[in-house]
Amino acid sequence: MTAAFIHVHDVHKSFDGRPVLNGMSFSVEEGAIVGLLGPNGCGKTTMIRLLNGVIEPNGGSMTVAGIDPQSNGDHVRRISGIVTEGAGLYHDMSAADNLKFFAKLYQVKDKSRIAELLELFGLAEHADKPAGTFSTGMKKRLALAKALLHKPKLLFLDEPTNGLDPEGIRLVMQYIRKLNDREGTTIFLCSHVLHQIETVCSTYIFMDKGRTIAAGTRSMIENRYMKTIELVVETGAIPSGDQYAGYPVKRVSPGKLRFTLPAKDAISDLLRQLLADSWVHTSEIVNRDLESLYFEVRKEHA
Ligand SMILES: Nc1ncnc2c1ncn2[C@@H]1O[C@H](COP(=O)(O)OP(=O)(O)OP(=O)(O)O)[C@@H](O)[C@H]1O
Repeated sequence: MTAAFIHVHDVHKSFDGRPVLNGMSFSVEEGAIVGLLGPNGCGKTTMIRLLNGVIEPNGGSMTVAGIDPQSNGDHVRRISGIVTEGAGLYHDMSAADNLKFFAKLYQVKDKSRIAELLELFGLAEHADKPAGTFSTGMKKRLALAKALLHKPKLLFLDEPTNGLDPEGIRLVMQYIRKLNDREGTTIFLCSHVLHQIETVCSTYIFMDKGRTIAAGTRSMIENRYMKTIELVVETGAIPSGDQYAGYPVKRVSPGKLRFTLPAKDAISDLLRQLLADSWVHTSEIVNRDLESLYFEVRKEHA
């Protein structure tokens, strides 16, 4: 079993006496892509800033790669990269000069790294233009390049696709996957765009009101929270009432029925009975997307 790479135990944080984190606890394994999910203002960015050692908790303990970010924030920042809304770029400086400045700060020795990242994020031909003249998407890509200069073991991404066009979103998502696959980089990301992050995350932390309400791999959370299977079947069968073969059913559109099943095991049984009565063209589970899971978790902790 892999040791926890990020460990957070009973962390509290208040701003001006107002509690924001109320005993947050979770752990993340090395090499995971973890999504931190929760409504606006629940404390996601605050959690990232605490892990990055730029603010201090009022209580609890944290380690990142065995390092305490509170007492050793510089060390955490040397092994991690961060992309936040503000991006932290110098707007008067060109893209290349921004990267040169941060490369020096991070003591990056590899001279080709800047050109490589400018190329990778489609900024090579804009290298000499001031970052302040860039579009939101270009700034975001430059911020990513900056965060990756020193090949961090851990990458914090706060809303990494905000303001990006569809091509930019695809580029960033592909890059996240590639970075994790090839370099084993642990990626800790916050996003509200659930259909985007479910294509990359292996584990999730659901939080609300400054606390973890659920955490684990996708299948662990599904097994715990998804009480029913919603199955839409394209079929010629016509139910006589609101039950078919003992399962609740609704007509979605002509030739499409939606069944509520107690478990996946019931699918074969249902399909056998439908096929005995009529034809079946397709069947699809429609409540296993991250958005459905998100609302199930939140419903149970409301
Ligand atoms: N420096 C600060 N001073 C005072 N209050 C703060 C500070 N930073 C964050 N807060 C407050 O803490 C709460 C949590 O903010 P945070 O940015 O962590 O939430 P979030 O979950 O990231 O929200 P969002 O989804 O909108 O990005 C908010 O009410 C915010 O106003």
